[in-house]
Amino acid sequence: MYFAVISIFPEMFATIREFGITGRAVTQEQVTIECINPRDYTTDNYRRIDERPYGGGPGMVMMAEPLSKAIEDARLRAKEYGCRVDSEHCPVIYMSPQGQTLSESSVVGMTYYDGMILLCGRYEGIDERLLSQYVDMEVSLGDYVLTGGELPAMVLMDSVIRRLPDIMGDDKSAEQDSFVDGLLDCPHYTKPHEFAGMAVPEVLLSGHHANIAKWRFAQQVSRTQTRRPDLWQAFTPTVEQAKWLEALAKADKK
Ligand SMILES: NC[C@H]1CCC[C@@H](CNc2ccc(C(N)=O)cn2)C1
Repeated sequence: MYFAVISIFPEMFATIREFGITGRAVTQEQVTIECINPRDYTTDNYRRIDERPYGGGPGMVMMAEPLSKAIEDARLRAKEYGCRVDSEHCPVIYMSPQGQTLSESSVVGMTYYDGMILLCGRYEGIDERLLSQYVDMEVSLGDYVLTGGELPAMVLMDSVIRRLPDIMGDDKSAEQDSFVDGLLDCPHYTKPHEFAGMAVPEVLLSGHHANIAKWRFAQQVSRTQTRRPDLWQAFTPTVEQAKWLEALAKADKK
């Protein structure tokens, strides 16, 4: 999958290009992450990418021209990587508090794109004419404001990359994680057997895989009910999970 990020701070993206599972995905050429700096598309000696806002007010606004050239170049590069460069297959996504809130389900939907061009804003914002002309979708991480769109862009790329096929050693681990089946994650334990006077739940040492799976599911259910009643309300169990829920309800009655 192809990712182009338009940002005046390309060095920031070393964080996902050089470490962990996303770094390995880049090394193994399962994903390509290209950083495109709008400053490279300026024509003046000061390489200006921002100007004072029309109508006055504090701060600076990012100019449309350099960003439009950077996006057009990103589209060319995406095409070279074999992407179908249209909004259905390789959208221009603007990271902004005004966008659609990212969720695990929208992340999974994005894994079907050929690529994405991520626009990272700074300052007070980006000239509206650039946004209306080039942006296909605005995405928000949540209702808070950061100094730039780079961290949200990295969060988006990380969440999409981990859901691509053959990225996580064991695809099931990505699927069993929080939110994937609509429930929060279960607790995890590893060596040593005892820590701070606390042992490991016996069932996990039993080697009885069916009981372990049931215990983990029960933990997911109780955690979701207590910590995220909103998620619990929306939860629709699979046939298998419905059976386990019934068994849990019976066990609780005893
Ligand atoms: N007017 C502020 C605005 C100007 C343009 C650039 C953005 C970058 N900051 C962001 C981006 C996204 C999010 C989020 N919630 O996903 C939060 N913060 C900030």
